[in-house]
Formats: sequence, structure tokens, C-alpha cells
Amino acid sequence: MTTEPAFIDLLRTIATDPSARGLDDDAAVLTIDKQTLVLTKDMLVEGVHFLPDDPPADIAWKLVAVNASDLAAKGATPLACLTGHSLSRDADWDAAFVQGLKAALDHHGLLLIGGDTVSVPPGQARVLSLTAIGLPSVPVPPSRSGALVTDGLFVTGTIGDGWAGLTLLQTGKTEPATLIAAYRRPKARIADGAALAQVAHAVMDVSDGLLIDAARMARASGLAVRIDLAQVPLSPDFVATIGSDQAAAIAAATGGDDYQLLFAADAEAHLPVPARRIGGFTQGEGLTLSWNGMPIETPEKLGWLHG
Ligand SMILES: Nc1ncnc2c1ncn2[C@@H]1O[C@H](COP(=O)(O)OP(=O)(O)O)[C@@H](O)[C@H]1O
Ligand SMILES: Cc1ncc(C[n+]2csc(CCOP(=O)(O)OP(=O)(O)O)c2C)c(N)n1
Ligand SMILES: [Mg+2]
Ligand SMILES: [Mg+2]
Ligand SMILES: [Mg+2]
Repeated sequence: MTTEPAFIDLLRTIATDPSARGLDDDAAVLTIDKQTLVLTKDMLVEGVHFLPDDPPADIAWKLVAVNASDLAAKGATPLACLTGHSLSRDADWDAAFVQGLKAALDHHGLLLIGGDTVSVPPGQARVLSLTAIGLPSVPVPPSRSGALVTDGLFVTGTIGDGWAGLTLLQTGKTEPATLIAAYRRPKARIADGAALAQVAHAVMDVSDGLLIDAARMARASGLAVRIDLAQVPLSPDFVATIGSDQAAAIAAATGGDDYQLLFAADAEAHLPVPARRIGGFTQGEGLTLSWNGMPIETPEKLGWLHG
């Protein structure tokens, strides 16, 4: 079986234009004449990214929000999008999806300008996709690769809520509502991303897991990264439901579905957005973890990988 990173390695030999950013970023940055566009695409697959009985309007929201999140990571303002839809043999489902899609697009300021519609064989999972186009807020949108060895590593919001929401739904629970909403209706940090683009040296959104995504930022920047897991920000509902011990923090930091912004910035700089410092960079490569300053082992699984 081909894994996701191995497949992207194969594609890298084709995607050699600088606008592809080495297929090592949240989005492509394409300049034609003097106009720059930020372009990104994420897919959602039933049973992989959402649960079969998630409300269709929530699935539409998630499709828009996860793509808006990649625009946010590059400090881009949402402009327009194209969607890919697989028909579900359920007219009510499709109608509810479209209604939810309109609300989500309006909320994010995205125009729907096209797409494609297909069917999947009976009984097969729904597959949805969206290609989002944004306008940059700075001439060169931040990449994942600009972290400096002297930088701190910061994250917005709280981590683990989406994973906790999924875990609750998988065990038949629908409370706390904040955790369920974090899973079904993640919020793209558009305004935070635009503000961070002005000061951060590297920015990405956290979709696969804080640890795997931090390791990617470090590798792209040619550095090693260290994270103190005790500093990973957890929400009150996460702490009440899952806990705040080392195991809970590892679950939060590897679960993914966060859609927070992870960024490298001067450790002493005034930050334009609320964020928690969770670590920093060193020369070398790889990820090292501590718990309140005491070194701890790195878990085998740092986050989500397809394949
Ligand atoms: N099938 C594909 N074709 C072309 N590029 C791809 C494909 N899959 C992933 N990529 C590229 O690989 C990089 C990493 O993708 P991904 O990990 O999905 O980013 P993100 O987590 O920000 O959505 C991006 O530059 C993305 O455009
Ligand atoms: C039913 C279900 N099982 C598991 C997950 C967890 N999960 C699936 S894919 C994924 C990572 C994010 O998806 P991906 O396609 O890698 O998005 P990208 O990183 O490209 O933005 C996570 C955390 C989920 N969201 N839903
Ligand atoms: Mg991303
Ligand atoms: Mg992606
Ligand atoms: Mg993404």
C-alpha cells in the first residue's frame, strides 16, 4: 500500500513549479502578472473524515471550514471555491447539504463558482471535495519552512476538542456540546491568520495532529522542534471529559481535527493574537517532548496519516 507521504513524494517530481511550494505547504501560491492567489484543496470521505450519521449541513460546514483553515494558515482572505460532490441516492440529504453549504459559504465569504458532480457505486462512501481560492494579505504568504532556531513555537485556541468530540460520538454520547461542535463544525482562524502573516516566520494549520504537524514545520524549516506537553492548551470541557494528565495531553496532541494555527515567531515578540507558547526550535532534526521540563518518550503515532 502506498502511504500518503510516499504518494506526495511521487507527485513532487511533477509539481516542480515554485507555486507548488514543493508540495510542502498548506496551499499553493500562484502569481500571474501582479496578482497572487492562494489555492488549496481538501477532500472529505464518509467514515474517514466524518461519521455517516453526522448532519449533512455540518458535513458541508466542515468541508468549507477545513479548506478555509488552509487559507487562514497562509493569511489569505477567502474569495471563491469549486466543490466536488458525490450523489447520495438520498434527495433530502443532498438538499440539506446544499442548504448547509450556502450558510457555510456565506459565513466564510466564499463564492461558489463551479465544481463537479458524480455518483459512487451503491453502498460506497460519500466523497466530497472543495478547492478554495483566497487573496493574500501580505505579498509573500508565510510558509511552513521559515521557522528560525531562536523562535518559539505557538498555537492558537485549544487542542484536542475535535478528537474528543469524535471519541464521544463513537461511544454514543452527544455531550459536552462544545466538543461535538469542535468535531462537526470546526472554526477556521481567518482573522488570526491574517494577523499572524504579518509577524510569524512559519504558519500552518493543525489538521493531522499537533505533534505530526509541528514535526512537519520543523522538517520544512531544517530544524528540530521541542514541545512541552504540559503547555498544550486544553479546554475546560476537554479536561472535564478526558482529563489533563500526560495521557490526555498526548491524545489531544496526536488526535488531529483541531484547525488551530501553529506558528513560529520570535519568542519575545508581541503577538497580535492570543496564543500559547508550547515549545521552540533547536539545530538538528526531529521532535523531542517534555512534561513540565522533564524529558518524556515520543509516542510512536504522532498524528493522522492516510494509507
Ligand atoms: N493528490 C495530490 N495532488 C497534488 N498535491 C497534493 C496531493 N495531495 C497532497 N498534495 C499536496 O501536498 C502538500 C501537503 O498536503 P496536506 O498534508 O494535505 O496539507 P494540509 O494538511 O495543509 O491540507 C500540499 O502542498 C498539497 O497541495
Ligand atoms: C469518522 C472519523 N474518523 C477519524 C477522524 C480523524 N481524522 C480523519 S482524517 C484526519 C486528519 C485530517 O484529514 P486530512 O485529509 O489529512 O486533512 P488535511 O491534513 O489534508 O487538511 C483526522 C484527524 C475523523 N475526522 N472522522
Ligand atoms: Mg493545512
Ligand atoms: Mg490537505
Ligand atoms: Mg488541510
